[in-house]
Amino acid sequence: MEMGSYLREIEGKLSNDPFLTEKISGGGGGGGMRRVWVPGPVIVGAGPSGLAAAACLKQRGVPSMLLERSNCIASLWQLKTYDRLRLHLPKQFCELPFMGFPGDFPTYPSKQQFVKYLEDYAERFDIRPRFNEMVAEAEYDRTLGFWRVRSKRGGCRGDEMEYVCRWLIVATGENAEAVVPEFDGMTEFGGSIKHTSLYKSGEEFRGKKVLVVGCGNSGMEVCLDLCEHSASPSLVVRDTVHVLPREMLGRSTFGLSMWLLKWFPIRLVDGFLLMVSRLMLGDTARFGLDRPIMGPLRLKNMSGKTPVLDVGTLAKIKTGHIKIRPSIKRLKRQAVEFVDGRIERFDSIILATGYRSNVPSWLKEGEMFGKKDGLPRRPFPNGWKGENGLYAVGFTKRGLLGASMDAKRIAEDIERCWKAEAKLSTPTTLSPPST
Ligand SMILES: Cc1cc2nc3c(=O)[nH]c(=O)nc-3n(C[C@H](O)[C@H](O)[C@H](O)COP(=O)(O)OP(=O)(O)OC[C@H]3O[C@@H](n4cnc5c(N)ncnc54)[C@H](O)[C@@H]3O)c2cc1C
Ligand SMILES: NC(=O)C1=CN([C@@H]2O[C@H](COP(=O)(O)OP(=O)(O)OC[C@H]3O[C@@H](n4cnc5c(N)ncnc54)[C@H](OP(=O)(O)O)[C@@H]3O)[C@@H](O)[C@H]2O)C=CC1
Ligand SMILES: O=C(O)C(=O)Cc1c[nH]c2ccccc12
Repeated sequence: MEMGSYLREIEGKLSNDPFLTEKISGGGGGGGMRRVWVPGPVIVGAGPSGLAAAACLKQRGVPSMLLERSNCIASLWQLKTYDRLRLHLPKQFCELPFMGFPGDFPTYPSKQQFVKYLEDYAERFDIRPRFNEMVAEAEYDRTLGFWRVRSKRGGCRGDEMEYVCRWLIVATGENAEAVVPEFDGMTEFGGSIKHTSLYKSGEEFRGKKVLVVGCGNSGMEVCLDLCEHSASPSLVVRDTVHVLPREMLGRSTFGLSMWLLKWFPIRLVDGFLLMVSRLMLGDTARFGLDRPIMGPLRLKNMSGKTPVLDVGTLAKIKTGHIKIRPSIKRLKRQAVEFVDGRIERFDSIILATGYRSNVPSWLKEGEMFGKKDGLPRRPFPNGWKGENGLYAVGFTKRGLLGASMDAKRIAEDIERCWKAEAKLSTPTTLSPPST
């Protein structure tokens, strides 16, 4: 049969059996490959971005299929974050489309509350991801005009699936994999070394000397948590950093900034934020935290580097409970040598060195995503759409609010094609027999 008519037949069948499944290889005992024809988009990743995209599509009558490598929704939040985590931005800046946070949630919801919100969100829009499906490869088949998305199913050894769809939505996130740097002498070091994605609380570090590497929001808060569990943390700061209080003048720093940006140019708002921070926190350079030359909001816009929102760490740095150290030169059996020549004993090292996208490892595509950073090449707000029905949600470096914006745009765009195609296929699938 000619390929075009084969596909039309398949599409006709799909209107009756939404997920037409064929077994295309392998025997009875597992290790086979199944192919599923998906009528709507396939969404890779069931974090907040994937959920938001699925909900926006559903609201417009477009069904979708979510594939998630882990065994739950929002795996970053449920499995890879520390116990004391709360949203840093007030809840109204973190809601997904069509559903606000409950009124009885605090301004900065805890991680448990945020996860509960996401679970309620999935239930409200009847979003049921396929769990334990790790997408290992996705490629656009030019002759077919469809995306082929291959996933490996955890649990069932060697079981593989191939999803065939017109639209592919990448929702694997900016934080898909932990960044783990290499240091000379790393294998020699006798204590534990772990990334913040595995850190839960300071409990296991009671009385220990701990070196935290990296001073983003994670590293700063982990240091505070260690202090509160009677450990002695030191923090490696290799570069400049903006630290702002989470709140100023009785309002959230983030909310205040957004409001000021409506009226004033960004340089003026940055000047204001730095002035108030100076009054509230003092001169951070005196404690070893030099500020970048560019202001915090301009830096965030140009490079994506998020200012640290301080929740109490700076006070501990001032009192000397947290010590600031320069870059690591090498690790020794029970000690760390820094670039300034100091050698100091440590029991453990925590890598708060951030995350990266994993898109280049599975998406076979040359245009939309950068090969190195795995982020869309086109700058915000234009990174959400690629060629041949390829989309990206949640790669804006603008947190949950950015993800919601992407999700709405993508759903609007796909709905247009979906309706146009429904019209085209109406005569063959729905017209009554002519008499
Ligand atoms: C500690 C921390 C705190 C944060 N706090 C805030 C905040 O207060 N406010 C804010 O706006 N933003 C915050 N962020 C930013 C964060 O990016 C968002 O909160 C949000 O989690 C992003 O959602 P996402 O769906 O894009 O990515 P993720 O939440 O990372 O979800 C991506 C999903 O894709 C899955 N996946 C990845 N690769 C594959 C694959 N190959 N196949 C199948 N599935 C795959 C993952 O398992 C994961 O479940 C925070 C981030 C971190 C790390
Ligand atoms: N409550 C909340 O809302 C929280 C939000 N977050 C968010 O989660 C995301 C991830 O944050 P985070 O995990 O802190 O990661 P980040 O990428 O923000 O920070 C990583 C830090 O590690 C440093 N670093 C990387 N490699 C090395 C190295 N080899 N030696 C020394 N330092 C190194 C980086 O320095 P350099 O700048 O020099 O590269 C940077 O300061 C961010 O968007 C953040 O805002 C995180 C925690 C809490
Ligand atoms: O995703 C992040 O980096 C956040 O933690 C949320 C965030 C988005 N834009 C910001 C600007 C200033 C401080 C925090 C954020």
